[in-house]
Amino acid sequence: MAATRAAASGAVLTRRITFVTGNAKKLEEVKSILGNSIPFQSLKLDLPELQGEPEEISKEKARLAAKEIQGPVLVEDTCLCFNALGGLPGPYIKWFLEKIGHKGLNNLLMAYEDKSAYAMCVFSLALGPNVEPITFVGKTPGKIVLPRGPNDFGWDPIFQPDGYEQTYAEMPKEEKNKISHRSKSLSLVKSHFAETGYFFQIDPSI
Ligand SMILES: O=P(O)(O)OP(=O)(O)OP(=O)(O)OC[C@H]1O[C@@H](n2cnc3c(O)ncnc32)[C@H](O)[C@@H]1O
Ligand SMILES: [Mg+2]
Repeated sequence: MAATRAAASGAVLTRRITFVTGNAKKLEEVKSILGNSIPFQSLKLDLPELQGEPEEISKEKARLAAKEIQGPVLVEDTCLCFNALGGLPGPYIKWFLEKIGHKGLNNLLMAYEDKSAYAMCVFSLALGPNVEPITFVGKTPGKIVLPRGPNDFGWDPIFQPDGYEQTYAEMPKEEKNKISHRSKSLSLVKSHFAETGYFFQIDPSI
């Protein structure tokens, strides 16, 4: 089923974009950052955790998701990169967090004076199963600190963005969403839609 049609002023998208994620907290942030700017729906799908370079992981995730739903998709992969460790844990942060927690992540940097890190979000947009995905990278620099603030989203309690006294977890959500890796990446997604002249004419029958 075609998701796009050619039109003089740009491509017409006849289906909403499906944001595919298994992470409810990501979805909450994406909803609040995108608002009504891009028509999308969400689908909870646990895609395989891939290995490799962040942009390749995100692209492959988009290919898998587009194949699975046979339509236009947006996916994202998040990394937490420690400068002293050459960017690791990076895309493997999910497993590190699960296995060693906030304290263990701090301990990884014990031997280093450099506690700087950056949060990175790589969104990939695939307009269909046979269309090469495009990636959008957003980064927020900061440092790794002992956990502070509510423990309701991943590594938020141990990441303190540069220029702030609060960790992501301590900040009001609206504040995090103004400066986060996710909002930077999504603002590139929005610009892409604006620049390419895509417009949505949702066909309710599909
Ligand atoms: O289904 P997907 O979208 O892949 O969701 P996921 O939870 O598997 O997410 P990732 O593969 O991108 O792994 C990133 C890890 O970082 C966590 N994470 C993602 N964004 C975060 C943020 O803004 N703040 C704190 N933790 C975050 C997330 O909970 C995971 O443990
Ligand atoms: Mg994942």
